[in-house]
Amino acid sequence: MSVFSHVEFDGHEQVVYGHDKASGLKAIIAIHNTNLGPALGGCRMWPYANDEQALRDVLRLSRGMTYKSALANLPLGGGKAVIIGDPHTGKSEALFQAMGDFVDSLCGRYITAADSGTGVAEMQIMAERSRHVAGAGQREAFDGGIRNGDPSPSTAYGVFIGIQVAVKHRLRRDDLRGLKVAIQGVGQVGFSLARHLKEAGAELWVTDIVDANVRRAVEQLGAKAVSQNDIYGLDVDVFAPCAMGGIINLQTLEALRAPIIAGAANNQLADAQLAEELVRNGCLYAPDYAINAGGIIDVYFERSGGSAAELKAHIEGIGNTLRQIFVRAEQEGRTTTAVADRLAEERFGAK
Ligand SMILES: NC(=O)C1=CN([C@@H]2O[C@H](COP(=O)(O)OP(=O)(O)OC[C@H]3O[C@@H](n4cnc5c(N)ncnc54)[C@H](O)[C@@H]3O)[C@@H](O)[C@H]2O)C=CC1
Ligand SMILES: O=C(O)CCC(=O)C(=O)O
Repeated sequence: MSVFSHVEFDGHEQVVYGHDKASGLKAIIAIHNTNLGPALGGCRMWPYANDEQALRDVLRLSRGMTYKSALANLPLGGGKAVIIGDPHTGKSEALFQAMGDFVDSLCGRYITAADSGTGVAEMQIMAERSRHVAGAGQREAFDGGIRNGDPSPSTAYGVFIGIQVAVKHRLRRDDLRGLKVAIQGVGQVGFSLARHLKEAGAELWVTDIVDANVRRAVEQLGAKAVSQNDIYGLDVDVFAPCAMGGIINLQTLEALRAPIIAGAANNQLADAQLAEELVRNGCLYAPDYAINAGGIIDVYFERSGGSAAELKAHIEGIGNTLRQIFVRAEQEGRTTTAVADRLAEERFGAK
């Protein structure tokens, strides 16, 4: 398995493999670009079928973080970590201690945080071994009070703001009452997004591979449960992918009917060219790395200081960025991803 000639390599600065025999840790940290600052990005735990899948995922995720932080106007570079393992059965204190040591070995060039399969509990273990861990402490909440360091409510709030902007742009509607939204994955971010949408009067359809997560959305928010396959073909206004990447592909494109795709999942397009297909289908796509920046903004504020009100305002800036992307894409006849890439590259100085 080659790294330098890997199709997703994209000039990464550093790719490091970590192994700890005692705990069974097998992990990869990828640092894409540090032009704007240290690489910051979450640590995903997933039962990858093989090392190649893990490498591909971490390279794509880490590149995405460079673009995300640049678009969100943060002085951060892009990086990400993956742990090869099942988050439901494979977690142990020793595993995350070893992961903390692995993160620490990079001396702050990479700062880690939560992602799919990890959360505050794992960040707390890693933070005992390294100071380059975010999301392990307590914070002032937007609506008063104290909350833990979980960035997913901020990610969900940013996606909610982004959906409002997309609805205004594509459907010319100012409010979300009666808006039909299909959410794929009602975990940390998806459930929190569902709550915002419900409060705004939207009607929800949800799916998840974990039945308990579906039940929670049905029981607490009155969402309608659908099967994993049926989520794509629903006659809804917005499809919100909040699970894993690569879910917009040639097969799902055939089924998708929503005029808007706007959700939290990283790397939603299996292939960059699919952005053109979405335009041909009349679908407005909110680039994932633009709309899901709430988490990285949250983590940045945790490390740099700043009030909950300032954090909220910065997250709301995602709305302006998306508006600019949508308008430019329409005026220039380009895809939203082409416009977003260009904007980000101007900021981080891609060659
Ligand atoms: N947590 C955060 O603050 C941020 C998360 N993201 C991205 O958003 C996505 C969701 O993140 P989290 O909510 O933190 O993860 P999570 O693991 O809490 O939630 C993901 C949910 O999707 C479900 N799922 C997985 N595969 C599925 C499938 N094929 N069909 C339906 N459901 C499926 C899982 O069972 C889980 O409930 C990930 O792609 C993550 O990288 C992006 C930015 C920040
Ligand atoms: O949400 C986080 O924990 C940090 C940011 C990140 O990893 C992401 O946006 O994918």
